[in-house]
Amino acid sequence: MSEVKPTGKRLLLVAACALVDTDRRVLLAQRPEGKQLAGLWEFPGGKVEPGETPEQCLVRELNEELGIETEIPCLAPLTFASHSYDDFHLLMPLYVCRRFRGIAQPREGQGLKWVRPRQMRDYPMPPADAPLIQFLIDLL
Ligand SMILES: Nc1nc2c([nH]c(=O)n2[C@H]2C[C@H](O)[C@@H](COP(=O)(O)OP(=O)(O)OP(=O)(O)O)O2)c(=O)[nH]1
Repeated sequence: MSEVKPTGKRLLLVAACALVDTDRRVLLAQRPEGKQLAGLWEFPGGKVEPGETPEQCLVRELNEELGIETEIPCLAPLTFASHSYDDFHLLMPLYVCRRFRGIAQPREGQGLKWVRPRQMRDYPMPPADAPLIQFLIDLL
């Protein structure tokens, strides 16, 4: 076996959530202009802050970004992304949430769209996300 060289990249932990509605559609959010990967459609979520668990991070982010309220037991782990960007390596657990309160609002000016998993490939997503789509197709 060949030797595996460390990349030297920092590992970034981001928690992401597939919010699923009663029609089995998943909420995608469009990254705003000015941010890295602007214009691409992503799962709501964000960086896990020091001292926070991924689940606590998601409960916080869903509320901050979308005005959605949920609880930790309503977050079911589905899969994860592990992807190297130029300046960091992303480790991103993806949770599924079907039990939440509120109507998703674009609190950070982001575009929002409820999308059937089979249509997700029509929405340009960050490269880390592409392998996650099939898990949602299989689940939903
Ligand atoms: N939330 C989310 N982030 C994703 C996805 N796919 C993907 O590569 N990412 C990347 C984009 C960012 O580099 C990072 C998420 O960071 P973030 O949303 O908290 O931070 P940001 O880049 O918006 O910057 P900041 O202003 O919050 O610091 O993970 C995804 O599906 N959802």
